[in-house]
Amino acid sequence: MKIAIAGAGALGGRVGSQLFEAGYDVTLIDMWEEHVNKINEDGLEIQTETDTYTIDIPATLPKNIDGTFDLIIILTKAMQSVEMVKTLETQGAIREDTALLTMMNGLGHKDRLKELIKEDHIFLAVTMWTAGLRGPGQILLEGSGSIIMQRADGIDTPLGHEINDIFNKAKLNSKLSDDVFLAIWEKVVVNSVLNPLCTILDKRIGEIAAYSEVDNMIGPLIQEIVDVANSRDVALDYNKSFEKIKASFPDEVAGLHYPSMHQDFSNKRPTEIDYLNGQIARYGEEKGIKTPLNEMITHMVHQLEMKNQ
Ligand SMILES: NC(=O)C1=CN([C@@H]2O[C@H](COP(=O)(O)OP(=O)(O)OC[C@H]3O[C@@H](n4cnc5c(N)ncnc54)[C@H](OP(=O)(O)O)[C@@H]3O)[C@@H](O)[C@H]2O)C=CC1
Ligand SMILES: CC(C)(CO)C(=O)C(=O)O
Repeated sequence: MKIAIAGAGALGGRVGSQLFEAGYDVTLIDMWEEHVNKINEDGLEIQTETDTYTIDIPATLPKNIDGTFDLIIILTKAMQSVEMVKTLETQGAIREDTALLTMMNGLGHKDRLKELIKEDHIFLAVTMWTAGLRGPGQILLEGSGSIIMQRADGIDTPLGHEINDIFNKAKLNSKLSDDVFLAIWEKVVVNSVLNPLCTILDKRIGEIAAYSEVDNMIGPLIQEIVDVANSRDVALDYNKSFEKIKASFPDEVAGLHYPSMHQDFSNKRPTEIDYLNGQIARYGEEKGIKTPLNEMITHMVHQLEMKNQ
């Protein structure tokens, strides 16, 4: 199977390199020219907890793509995905039977991709893997993770099993789900609480957790997200969501981390707020559910982003 990783930053680098090291035909596609050139000239440098090494994985700018792919894994930031898919179409990289799989954080990916690709060719995935980008051509891979995936229309097909097997051969610890939307919302609730709060307050996750009133602070925000998810027939549970967020508090889990939104803001890059709290507020409005906390948080992060413009 010919696989492309469209958006080969930190996580795209992880997924792409693990597939490549498992023996698959993988091409990294990215719009960051310096990154692509460095990978092609010196290889992709991978730093793990124990080792630093390079792999000779091919990388290309979208405009230089040559040929088509059987599977394209979209791992741009959420706001870049539509532009990336349109460019791949223009470049002729997507055939009638090409499968597109998104593993990005946030909400609404199926609806956006459905405008461009037939639903029965779209796979939705959510991942607990993490990765860091240390510079052009250099990624940092620590910890362990997993993937949960399902075809966007919910239908179980041999191709779904094939992709799942490929991920497992690459040690990506993947499972086929019969309710990927619940898995997506279970991650979204964590990201929509911790990411903007740490960004607005300029704190690590553990510093938010150390506040004696933290439960009272985040409880109403979690409730708004649960209400919106439930209105869309997603069985997100309030107590389970609370526990999942609190499970990340200890230093040995994620307490010492600044969430990815904080990192994006610090690196003067746009955040994914519109695909987290912003999208929750829009879904709430569609169903007549008030989401003042999500709206306020979205405005606050946009105000912060203005500082970087
Ligand atoms: N990293 C992680 O641990 C996890 C990430 N995710 C999700 O995966 C998706 C991809 O995230 P992630 O891999 O972290 O994103 P990155 O920021 O590492 O990379 C995304 C893209 O941003 C651009 N970019 C990044 N840094 C620079 C830079 N310094 N200069 C120029 N361009 C740069 C590159 O493309 P371009 O030049 O085209 O902008 C790159 O492909 C997101 O939806 C994220 O939420 C999900 C779970 C964990
Ligand atoms: C570490 C964690 C869970 C914080 O929400 C995360 O997913 C991120 O940084 O985006």
